[in-house]
Amino acid sequence: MITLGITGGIGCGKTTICKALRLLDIPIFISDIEAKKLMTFDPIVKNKLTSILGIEAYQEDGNLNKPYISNKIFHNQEILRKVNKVVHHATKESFKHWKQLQKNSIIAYESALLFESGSDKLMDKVIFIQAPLKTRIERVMKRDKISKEQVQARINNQMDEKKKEKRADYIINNHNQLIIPQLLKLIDTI
Ligand SMILES: CC(C)(COP(=O)(O)OP(=O)(O)OC[C@H]1O[C@@H](n2cnc3c(N)ncnc32)[C@H](O)[C@@H]1O)[C@@H](O)C(=O)NCCC(=O)NCCS
Ligand SMILES: Nc1ncnc2c1ncn2[C@@H]1O[C@H](COP(=O)(O)OP(=O)(O)OP(=O)(O)O)[C@@H](O)[C@H]1O
Repeated sequence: MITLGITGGIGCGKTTICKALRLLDIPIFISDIEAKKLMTFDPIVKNKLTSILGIEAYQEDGNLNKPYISNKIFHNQEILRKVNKVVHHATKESFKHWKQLQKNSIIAYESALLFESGSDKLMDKVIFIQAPLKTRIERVMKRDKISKEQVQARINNQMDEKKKEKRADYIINNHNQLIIPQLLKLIDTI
């Protein structure tokens, strides 16, 4: 079994590429969805987060208070580091369990923070999704209805794009080339 790590900067098109991979019957673990599930429902993770972020991290109905958490973590490195430690560890453990249940010869793991979280060590090959910064910022502003400054605050907390690209095994262009032909070629190579 080959595990592909899918990563790239905010708004590069990871989710979009994963939709295409799914069409090609590749099972994908979306780390962000799993992280939110763990943050919302896992009592151990919830306890740890409440002690780091305060009870305001959760709404009255138990859902995550996303604006509050974003504001806390994207403006305080120490809090971000602590939250990352809890969430990334739990997410990686959950991935290992999910992987054991898979039967396909190729599986994938999508994460914006593949290198930052150390999850790249669990991958056989890493695919970097590439799109220019200006395009990515515009896409995220449109998708999430947030300001340029809010997108920039997230980018400021992520590893430099060029470093990620250098560490990747393959690059998918998601700004001026068709996705599916690139993915088919890549899978064929693998
Ligand atoms: C702050 C939260 C609540 C914002 O949720 P929301 O649904 O509004 O945004 P989303 O999760 O899609 O994040 C948008 C983008 O922000 C960036 N981002 C998210 N978390 C982080 C982080 N810990 N460090 C740097 N960038 C991050 C990523 O590029 C991500 O794709 C959420 O991102 C969160 O809980 N992050 C901390 C936990 C974490 O690291 N999750 C990432 C998955 S392993
Ligand atoms: N090739 C493309 N052409 C035009 N729009 C695109 C393309 N790829 C992605 N998009 C759009 O750009 C936005 C960001 O893409 P997507 O959500 O896939 O990125 P992401 O890398 O998963 O983002 P994040 O890091 O925030 O999780 C989405 O609204 C998506 O529909």
